[in-house]
Amino acid sequence: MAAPKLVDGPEGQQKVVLKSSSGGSAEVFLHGAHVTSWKSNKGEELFFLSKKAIYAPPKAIRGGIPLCFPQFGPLGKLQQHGFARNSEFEVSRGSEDSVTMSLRPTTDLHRTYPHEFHLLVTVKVGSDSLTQTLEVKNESSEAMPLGTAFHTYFLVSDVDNVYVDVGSDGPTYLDNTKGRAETQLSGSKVKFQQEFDAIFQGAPDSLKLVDEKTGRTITVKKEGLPDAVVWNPWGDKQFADMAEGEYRTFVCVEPALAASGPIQVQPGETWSCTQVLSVS
Ligand SMILES: O=P(O)(O)OC[C@H]1O[C@@H](O)[C@H](O)[C@@H](O)[C@@H]1O
Repeated sequence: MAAPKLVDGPEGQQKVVLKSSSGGSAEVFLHGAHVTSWKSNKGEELFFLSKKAIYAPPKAIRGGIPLCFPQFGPLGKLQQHGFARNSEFEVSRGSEDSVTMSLRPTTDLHRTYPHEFHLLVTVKVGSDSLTQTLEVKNESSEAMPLGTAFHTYFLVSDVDNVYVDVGSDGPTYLDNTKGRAETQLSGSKVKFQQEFDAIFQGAPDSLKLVDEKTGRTITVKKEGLPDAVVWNPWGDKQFADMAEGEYRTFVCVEPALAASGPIQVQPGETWSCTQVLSVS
């Protein structure tokens, strides 16, 4: 397979542009193996990307799919959402429609996460679909703690017009706005009228984001990930990398190993998970 071509993005960062034979496309930065764009067969952008996004540490690029690894949120000793989203990956292999990026620990990472590992992240754009797989091998002789999430920011017409169907009736969730207090959802739909930041532990493997204005439905399927996080901050002034009013134009639906983690990946073991996004 031909190696994917790297093109220049903002702030000296390089990205790979993927194209599917059916007209869809995606862009993936080496910085964080971060997907910043996914377009449907018709060429419509499906991901939010902030006008004020910063393409350098200490935060991830605001939008697309930041990869939380090897920690979800503050659930561990590392920086919020782990270090992968602020690390430089290398291209390991790829083709027209898919790329695999690789990360190994640096001396700097060892200071806070003293484990030998090899992380591979594969992104493939298909016909109105995007598949992302994470595989990590523990190459050290001790167990390695792991939490993770595909922190996807979906572009919506307006947050008032959308709901997330979490796939079960009246599930409980951990409310991150209330110190992870257990709360029950009324029905199966999350609607947004204020800040919503919830971990659905043991969530069904298929969730839907429905935009009633555009008629667009995004289906999020997860494999190997027990939890799902749904987030809208209901404000943007608290974020240096979000422009005014932008919070109304996205909702995050995040397949995750969050409250069900961290798990321990055993020496020599390879652990993997996948999300498959499709649009109709
Ligand atoms: O600003 P960050 O570090 O990218 O995090 C964004 C959000 O990520 C979500 O996954 C968390 O549930 C939120 O609590 C958090 O605010």
